Amino acid sequence: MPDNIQQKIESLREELHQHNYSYYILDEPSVSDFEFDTKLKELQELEAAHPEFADPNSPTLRVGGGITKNFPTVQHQYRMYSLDNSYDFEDLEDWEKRIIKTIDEPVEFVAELKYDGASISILYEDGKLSQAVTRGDGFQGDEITNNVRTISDIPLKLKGDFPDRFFIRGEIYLTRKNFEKINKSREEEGLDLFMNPRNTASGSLKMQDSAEVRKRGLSAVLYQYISEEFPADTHWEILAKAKNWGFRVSEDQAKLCKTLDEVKEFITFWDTARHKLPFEIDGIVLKVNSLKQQRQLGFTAKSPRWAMAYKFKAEKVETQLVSVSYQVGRTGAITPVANLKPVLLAGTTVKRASLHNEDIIKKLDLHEHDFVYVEKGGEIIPKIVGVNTEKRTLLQTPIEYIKFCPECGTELVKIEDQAIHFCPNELHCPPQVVGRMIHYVSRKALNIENLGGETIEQLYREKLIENPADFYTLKKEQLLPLERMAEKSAQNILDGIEKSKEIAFEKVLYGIGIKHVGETVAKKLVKNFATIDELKNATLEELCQVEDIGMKIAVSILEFFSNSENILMIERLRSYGVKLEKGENTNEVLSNVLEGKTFLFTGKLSLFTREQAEEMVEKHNGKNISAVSKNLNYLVVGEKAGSKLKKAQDIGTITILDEQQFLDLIG
Ligand SMILES: NC(=O)c1ccc[n+]([C@@H]2O[C@H](COP(=O)([O-])OP(=O)(O)OC[C@H]3O[C@@H](n4cnc5c(N)ncnc54)[C@H](O)[C@@H]3O)[C@@H](O)[C@H]2O)c1
Ligand SMILES: [Zn+2]
Repeated sequence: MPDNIQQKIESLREELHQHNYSYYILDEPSVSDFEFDTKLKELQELEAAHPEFADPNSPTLRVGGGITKNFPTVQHQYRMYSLDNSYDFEDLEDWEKRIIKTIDEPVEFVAELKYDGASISILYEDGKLSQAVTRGDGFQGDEITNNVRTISDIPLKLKGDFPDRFFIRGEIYLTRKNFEKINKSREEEGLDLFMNPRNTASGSLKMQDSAEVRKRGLSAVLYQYISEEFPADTHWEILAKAKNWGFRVSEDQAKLCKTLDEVKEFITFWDTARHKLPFEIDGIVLKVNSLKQQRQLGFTAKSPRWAMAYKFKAEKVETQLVSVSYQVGRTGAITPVANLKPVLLAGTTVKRASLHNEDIIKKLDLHEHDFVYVEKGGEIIPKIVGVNTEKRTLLQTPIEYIKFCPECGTELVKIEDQAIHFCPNELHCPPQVVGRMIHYVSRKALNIENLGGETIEQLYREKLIENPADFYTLKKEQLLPLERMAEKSAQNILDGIEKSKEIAFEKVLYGIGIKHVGETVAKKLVKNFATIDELKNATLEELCQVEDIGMKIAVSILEFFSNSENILMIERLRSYGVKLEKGENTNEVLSNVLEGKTFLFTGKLSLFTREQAEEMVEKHNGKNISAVSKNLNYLVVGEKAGSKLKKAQDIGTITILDEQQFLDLIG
């Protein structure tokens, strides 16, 4: 039934396009790599058997990535290919046979680690980094030079006898340690956690602010040289040269193999040793060493014939479910966790796995004491991917999701169109109480340094603090008996608390943790309500009149102020001298010259920082907006302005200024 086959092919293509989009553009994969590759292979086989349904846009023929609108698009001078995949030694033997058919002489292979990050192509001219571009769709990519410059593994200037002009390609990745660090600080700020280092690295590269990119702590390794001419005849020798020019190259953990058996040894070694690396790899890459042979072999539509990726399978083991426990997060969100009989998986002993939410438990049809399959895929936390129902007995009952908060006993609520349950007892549920205090001291709120989550938890356990106002009554004698607390650190904490009395009202407003009142909303509120009392007395209508404040936020503000415990906390904060009104200088309007005008800054600014620029706009009564549209009056451009500038020019009604012209405008 050819009709059905055509439908099957088309639906596979559609599905794979969708996965590519999630993976490369959103940096949030929707399925595991293995699942993706299996479907891709299925499509490949169907297409091979039915050439009549060929399509040049099929995911089997195209590199999956794309380009974004946030950076200038750059054409690759040399196309960036993907790699062919294999999952077992048999595939490798077939590959070698295909090579030998074309090449009638001994073939050497370079075996390298397959770094799990995002690929980059960097142009060096006269020994200087001149441009860096993502792989994109292989033909063109995003120009992210400024972001790449922040990565310390990538030299800005070369040494030795480097060629005048060449491209070097490599992988930008995140070490496990830095990935965990980022997630830890996101957790403290109450942000969603990132899934895995790969997608975080790739997402980081696409951030607009290079200073933020620098903070992510990305790493890089280079593995391919491309130019008109080559400084040596083999890949192996070129890597050694590149190392001398100052690059961090893949050679450091690579091996030159004379036979496929040596390749297999290398693979077997790294299949277990990889778990001890400080970063993640998802396989091994094999390359034919001789450049002459590489040229003879050439490329398929999507990948070089002279290279092959050997991908490690996500390890999967069977173990037994002991129980399900439920964790209450700092925002009140409930996460079910499976407690497992300890089992060795990917180099570590696994005792727990996340179950995410009730829907997942239902989908697995998980029963008490089931035997389950656990997998460690791209994500750091292992997950249950299936149940061995053959081992299930009639006595086992399905897991029943809890109805009450395990921390405080309050009945849980499930917000519509969200899969997650919440404990609504914000003010007295212990993890939420602690979460609120951690939020209060966080950098973007009251910024009380030296007072970390652990200390706050200890203080709470000792019943010394219960809400942010209690910080201001802490005494040194109360701090000193805490674990790991020395005289000096206690004093630092007290100094930090004292200093927080200087923090501007808008940050305090953000810090007291009114639901849905983030940093930006807090700023807007302070602009319209100069004191906390004005805000407290505002009506629903008055709140809704404020720009960007909708019903949801307004209601949440009213609810907050209708609670007497919150009012008491505010009165106490006031009595300790915390700023609850707009300061004189900070938001003072200097002039009205920009009144009614909207501004946006783009490119690398050199006369002032973006923050300072936006502050100047506000002080002269102008307004900052975040995107180029017809509503924009002025676009102020720094060095290397990209797509925003182009878009503004296309619109035609936007006045474009450089930094000095902007300063002239405000006098
Ligand atoms: N889960 C999903 O939804 C989803 C979607 C799309 C793609 N994917 C995954 O991505 C893979 C396809 O992605 P791809 O096209 O980037 O291929 P790939 O990641 O399998 O291999 C190509 C890439 O490997 C990288 N690489 C790392 N170390 C290297 C080295 N030493 N030498 C050369 N290259 C090295 C390069 O960036 C190169 O572009 C799929 O096989 C799949 O596993 C998953
Ligand atoms: Zn609770």
